[in-house]
Amino acid sequence: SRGMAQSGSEDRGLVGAGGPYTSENGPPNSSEEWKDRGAAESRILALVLAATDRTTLKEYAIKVLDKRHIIKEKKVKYVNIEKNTLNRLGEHPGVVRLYYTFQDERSLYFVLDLAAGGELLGFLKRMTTFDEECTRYYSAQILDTIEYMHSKGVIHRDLKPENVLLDDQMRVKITDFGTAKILDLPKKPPQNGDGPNGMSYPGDPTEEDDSKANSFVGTAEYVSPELLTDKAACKASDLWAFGCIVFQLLSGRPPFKAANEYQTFQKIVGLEYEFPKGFPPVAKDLVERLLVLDPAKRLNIEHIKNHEFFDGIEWGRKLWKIKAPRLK
Ligand SMILES: O=C(O)[C@@H]1CCC(=O)N(CCc2ccc(Cl)cc2)[C@H]1c1ccccc1Cl
Repeated sequence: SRGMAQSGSEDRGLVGAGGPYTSENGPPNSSEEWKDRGAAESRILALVLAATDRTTLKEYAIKVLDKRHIIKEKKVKYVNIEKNTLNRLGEHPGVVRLYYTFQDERSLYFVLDLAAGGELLGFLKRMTTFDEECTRYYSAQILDTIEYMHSKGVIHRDLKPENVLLDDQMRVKITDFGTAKILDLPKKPPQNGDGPNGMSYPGDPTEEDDSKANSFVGTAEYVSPELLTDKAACKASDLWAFGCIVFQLLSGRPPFKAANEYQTFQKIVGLEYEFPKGFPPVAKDLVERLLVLDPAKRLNIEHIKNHEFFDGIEWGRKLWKIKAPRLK
């Protein structure tokens, strides 16, 4: 049965107004270039329908993409990346699940989890800021999900409060994987009996360093410095964005925000940000260890989970069973 159509909801994971960028159209390197760039940015609009399974009464979201539009905007590869990434991520409570895909002559259809709570950003705007307990709960679920994605060789590359949805029990559901990077899993070394099948294997000098992803840049406020300086994202790039999200939940604004994206990029590579008065000191310590220019010096997930800010959080399945704190 067809639910109410939420028309016009763009498929944010593909392109926003000023980004993300691809290798063809990376971030401009002058404020001049910004002016005539705006209109050029494309948007892939998706219609998202709510649907109900007549037999199980389970509700789904159906994302409908117009094929002509995808082709016109040269976004066919993003559609395939989103499908392949969602299929690879399979089932985790923090990832929007892809149940089925189908198509007709005009459209592609993705049957997904319905995140009835909408975007985390919406709640943050209504609340202005979250208190520490709420920030701890939502950022812990986001971190647990990042850990899962990375364990599957997936870098999201565009994490931001708009891409963190919430289900009907206010649990995190991360979405928009059209711009994710799938790191090729290390191939097994040639077993005896394997012919010279050209397989490469970990440590194989010929294997290109696929832990670095290139050609795509996320949304300005959450882009990591390594993406801006050497055009390569790595797993730690998602943890930079995570640091920006924690900062934003507690302060109501992202750490790096300027009049235009070019100036935002300058603040990022210059690490120019300030904590507002009253920012909780323990959270400040965590953010300071995440917003580190050198990705190799950024806290890794294990260290973040052990940070004092997450004292009291039980990681693993239990994290998804606790009741969401009332937003206050
Ligand atoms: O990968 C798949 O699951 C199938 C394979 C067969 C197929 O034809 N498609 C659609 C491919 C496609 C992608 C973009 C456009 Cl604009 C048109 C067709 C793929 C597809 C079907 C439904 C929904 C998404 C996709 Cl990528």
